[in-house]
Amino acid sequence: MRIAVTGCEGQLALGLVERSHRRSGMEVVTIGRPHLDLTEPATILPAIERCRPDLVVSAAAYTAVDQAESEPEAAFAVNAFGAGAVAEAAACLEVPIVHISTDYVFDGSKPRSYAEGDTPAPLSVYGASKLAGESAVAEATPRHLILRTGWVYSPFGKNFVKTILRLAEEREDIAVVADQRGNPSSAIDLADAILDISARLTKSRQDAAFGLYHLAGSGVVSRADFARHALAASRAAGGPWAHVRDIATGGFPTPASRPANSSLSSAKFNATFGQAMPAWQGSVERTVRRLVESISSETS
Ligand SMILES: NC(=O)C1=CN([C@@H]2O[C@H](COP(=O)(O)OP(=O)(O)OC[C@H]3O[C@@H](n4cnc5c(N)ncnc54)[C@H](O)[C@@H]3O)[C@@H](O)[C@H]2O)C=CC1
Repeated sequence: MRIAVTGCEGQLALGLVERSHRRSGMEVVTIGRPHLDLTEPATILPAIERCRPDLVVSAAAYTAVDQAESEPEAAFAVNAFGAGAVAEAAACLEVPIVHISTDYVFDGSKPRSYAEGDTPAPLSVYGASKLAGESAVAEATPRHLILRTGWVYSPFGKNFVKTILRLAEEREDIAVVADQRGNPSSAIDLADAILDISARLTKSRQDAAFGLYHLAGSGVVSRADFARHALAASRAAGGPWAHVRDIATGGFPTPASRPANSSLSSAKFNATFGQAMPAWQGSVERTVRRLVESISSETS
């Protein structure tokens, strides 16, 4: 099976490449700029068609949450119109699509984890653009799986865990918001889950499983406790450590508002596909060990 993934350097794209190497008969081809540019609709179908995929994973996105507040056109061009064009290309090539969306489609006012039936109400331009992308994908093809995830981290690219480890090298004390809760989701675990279900998605043209799902790391935590866990894992692996000081979101103003609770229930995905994402703690520890090893090998 050949899987075409949009975005060459993205965390999830690189996770899919890495995890596919462990599976026989599975090839992941990443496509990105300049060959596939989500803001250049004419590039999209030809670039995907050249891969002759059995499945498309739409992972590329405008992910600069704060910057999107001052660049709404750019965010919508990529996350809404670009995502729709990728789904149209998948429909044209008669292959299914897995499209990745976000917990930031919710406003965070629900006291419990969000289910697929809960009404989205994005607080940010990024969240609104991703929500518009979900609609565009669903309109383009019935053979879609829209996976909303949250708080993605990995050994690759830019992410919260890497930022916290970098700050711990520079400071003894790091202030982290303690009133935002979510599910840390490893891009490696997400990649495994997508690869696990890919055969089922390509098997049937009318699988009842197509639709909208939440898929995030198991367990809910605050940003501050997420940071503490990553730093404890780093210290255990011989890496940097710092004290984490709880602050309120109001004490760390950002251009984009973020939901206080963006935790997602993955129960529908788990029941439909018979598998669950690992507990977030162990996945954070595995990622941190890799990061600490790479810091050590760079400095030795
Ligand atoms: N990073 C996070 O915490 C979360 C991410 N998501 C979603 O998960 C998916 C994967 O996220 P990550 O791997 O973390 O993203 P990432 O930011 O690591 O990578 C995004 C990729 O999209 C590419 N891209 C951006 N604009 C493009 C354009 N015009 N044409 C072609 N490629 C373009 C970038 O070059 C990059 O390779 C995205 O859809 C994102 O919205 C959802 C929830 C949380």
